Amino acid sequence: MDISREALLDALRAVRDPEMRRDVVALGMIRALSAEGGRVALTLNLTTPKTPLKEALEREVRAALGALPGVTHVDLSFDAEVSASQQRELPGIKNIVAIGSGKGGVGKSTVAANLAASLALEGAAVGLLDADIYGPSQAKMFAVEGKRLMADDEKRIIPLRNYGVKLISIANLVEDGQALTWRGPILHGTLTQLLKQTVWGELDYLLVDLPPGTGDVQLSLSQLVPVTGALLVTTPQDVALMDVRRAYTMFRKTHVPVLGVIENMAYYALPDGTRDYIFGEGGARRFAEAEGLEVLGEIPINRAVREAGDGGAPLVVAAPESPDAQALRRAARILAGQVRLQNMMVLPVL
Ligand SMILES: Nc1ncnc2c1ncn2[C@@H]1O[C@H](COP(=O)(O)OP(=O)(O)OP(=O)(O)O)[C@@H](O)[C@H]1O
Repeated sequence: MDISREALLDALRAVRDPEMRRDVVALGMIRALSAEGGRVALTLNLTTPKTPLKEALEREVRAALGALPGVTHVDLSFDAEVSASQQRELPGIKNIVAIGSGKGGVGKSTVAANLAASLALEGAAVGLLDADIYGPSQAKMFAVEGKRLMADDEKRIIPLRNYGVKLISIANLVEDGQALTWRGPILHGTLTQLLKQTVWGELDYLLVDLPPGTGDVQLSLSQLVPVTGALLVTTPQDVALMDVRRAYTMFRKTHVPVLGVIENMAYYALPDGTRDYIFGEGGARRFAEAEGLEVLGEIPINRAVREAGDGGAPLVVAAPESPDAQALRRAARILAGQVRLQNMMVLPVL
């Protein structure tokens, strides 16, 4: 007798993605599930092609199904697919993810650079648009500072590229500091150009590094394109948290789902293995819990993070196996998972 689909799914519900803290059925990862006699076949659909969790998931899926009475063989294959936002204004771009903060200087751009490079390391096609008019720093972190942008035959901008990330910064278009004085319409026009008249090609994720706060760029972005979701970067101090709450409210008002929070400069790791919570402890977590948001990561303050960025390579590229790079790469995988969940949530009911 064939084993019922429900029994198989029940067994699979015991397998959790350790980073998403949800099971593989809830995450929509189970495809082509079938059973014939004691032979079960299924495909596990990964969120990013090169995830290091693949082996662990394989072991757990085999163990969970193998423990079912009657199962003699598990035929498991993998595929990977980045889900796309249901609403797409730019057909080649599956997801636009905004990265915002309340206060300036909390490390939003550094986090955005590391997330973009991490997603590329995970095998995704990634673009990064630096729309931070107050401090466009992505060109420096990707070592493409001062490089001139080229246009194609149709006068569309060809993005720069490094570490597997296609990149355009507002700094590539204008003289240093010029964009600071821009207001609504000009910002809107420039953002339109960067989003819509750029040869992005096929992208799984376009990350947009926003200016801090709740200004014109944020509003323009939400008016110009459907944004899959926003990520908030904060430090643990009360002042930063007060401002991030404002940014959170703005995203909600403009109907941009908030995918989670990253606490940057969360602590300083002392040589004896203890942590010094320089800016206070657990602030982002308390904010996230109060709002029902995920914390994607708690990134320590560490000289290596700054030095890598200043040196023209995000830490995940400069020292991919270092503990802080691992924390950033993990945050990127959880972000990919949150995008997946968000896209599942807004699936139209058939
Ligand atoms: N975790 C960290 N450890 C050490 N230094 C960091 C960390 N995160 C960011 N920095 C450093 O802090 C400074 C500010 O970071 P960054 O420019 O990314 O902040 P931002 O929030 O994007 O700022 P702005 O609002 O000006 O755009 C940079 O010099 C950066 O290298």
